[in-house]
Amino acid sequence: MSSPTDPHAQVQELRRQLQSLLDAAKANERKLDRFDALERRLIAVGSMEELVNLLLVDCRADFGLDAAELWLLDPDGELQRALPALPMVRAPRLLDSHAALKELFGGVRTARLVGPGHDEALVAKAFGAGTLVRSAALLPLIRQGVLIGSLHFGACDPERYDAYSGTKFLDRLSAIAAIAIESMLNRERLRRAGMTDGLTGVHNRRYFDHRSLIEFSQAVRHRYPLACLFLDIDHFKAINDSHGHPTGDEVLRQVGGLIQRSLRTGDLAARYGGEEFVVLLPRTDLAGAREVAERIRQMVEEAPFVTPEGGTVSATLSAGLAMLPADATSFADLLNAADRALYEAKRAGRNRTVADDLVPAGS
Ligand SMILES: Nc1nc2c(ncn2[C@@H]2O[C@H](COP(=O)(O)OP(=O)(O)OP(=O)(O)O)[C@@H](O)[C@H]2O)c(=O)[nH]1
Repeated sequence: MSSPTDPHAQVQELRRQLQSLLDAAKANERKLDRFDALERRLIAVGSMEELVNLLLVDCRADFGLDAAELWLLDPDGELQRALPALPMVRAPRLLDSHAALKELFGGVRTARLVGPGHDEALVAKAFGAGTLVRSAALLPLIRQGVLIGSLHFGACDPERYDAYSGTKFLDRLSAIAAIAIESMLNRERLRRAGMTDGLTGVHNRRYFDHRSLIEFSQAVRHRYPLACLFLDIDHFKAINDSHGHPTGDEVLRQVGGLIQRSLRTGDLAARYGGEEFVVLLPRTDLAGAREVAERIRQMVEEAPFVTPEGGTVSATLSAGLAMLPADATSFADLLNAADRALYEAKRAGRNRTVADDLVPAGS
């Protein structure tokens, strides 16, 4: 048996301590490498869905987590409108107010490590009632001093995250995730602004020119009917002249909204020029297209358009309707036919729908 002063035993003990320090250093280095790799990927992501998948799916696998959640503040419903179109394996939870974030973080603006005991209610809030998560890191996502969301990493192991562990890596990760999210949102906003008419909120001419070519080639290839409507507000100059330009703008904005709300998913509405809108209706026959045009025309005729001063004005519009001709060689053939029909509607007295009389495809 060796005595406490046995030099051999002391060396053994020192070796053991050294080995355990080396192991800890190696584990830390691996952790640092994982965080470093994640940060690099966060900075390089190219789309919102890639970013969400990285935070919710890849992080979970890379860090051996049992759960990961992302909450994003979305008071204007901007993300709610944008996200369904994105191919995401898991979607973030969208919050319409700060209330839920306040419950998690109160006034704290750094990572919060929560485990069994008095934090159980917080874990249930962060991962949902009945969760198997027993300890978690709740990371506030902050941009320019404002809480914009939170990222939650959870483990079934109650000791994975404890209140005494350091949060330096996690704080750094949440700061970088917040920057990546904000820059992705800005990029999305810019992308949409480039496709949308600023006054009416419907698509702009540039986007229409691009999409119409796709719709045209799809309709030709798959041999389905494609209808086109030109909608032009009647005597719009007179509305501007008698009520002022701001009222004219407001009428345009509301007509844009009425048109948009009258369409199905897959239909396309755009502001074509000043007071002229164009609508494309794929897989719609002449009767269906006439019904849509008439519905919009009647809604405009009946609508009291609210002016910026709080009064109301009325307006009407004329609609020209055409079906993609069976022998069409370009999309311009369809546009020209709808434009001709619109001219006829104006000539015949306005506030009406006129269909171009060429023999349409698929009718
Ligand atoms: N307020 C407002 N007016 C616009 C805008 N763009 C175009 N306009 C005006 O729309 C008017 C269009 O007038 P016209 O092309 O003569 O047509 P109209 O008065 O609607 O007559 P018809 O189409 O023949 O029924 C012009 O006075 C333009 O200045 C806009 O963004 N806002």
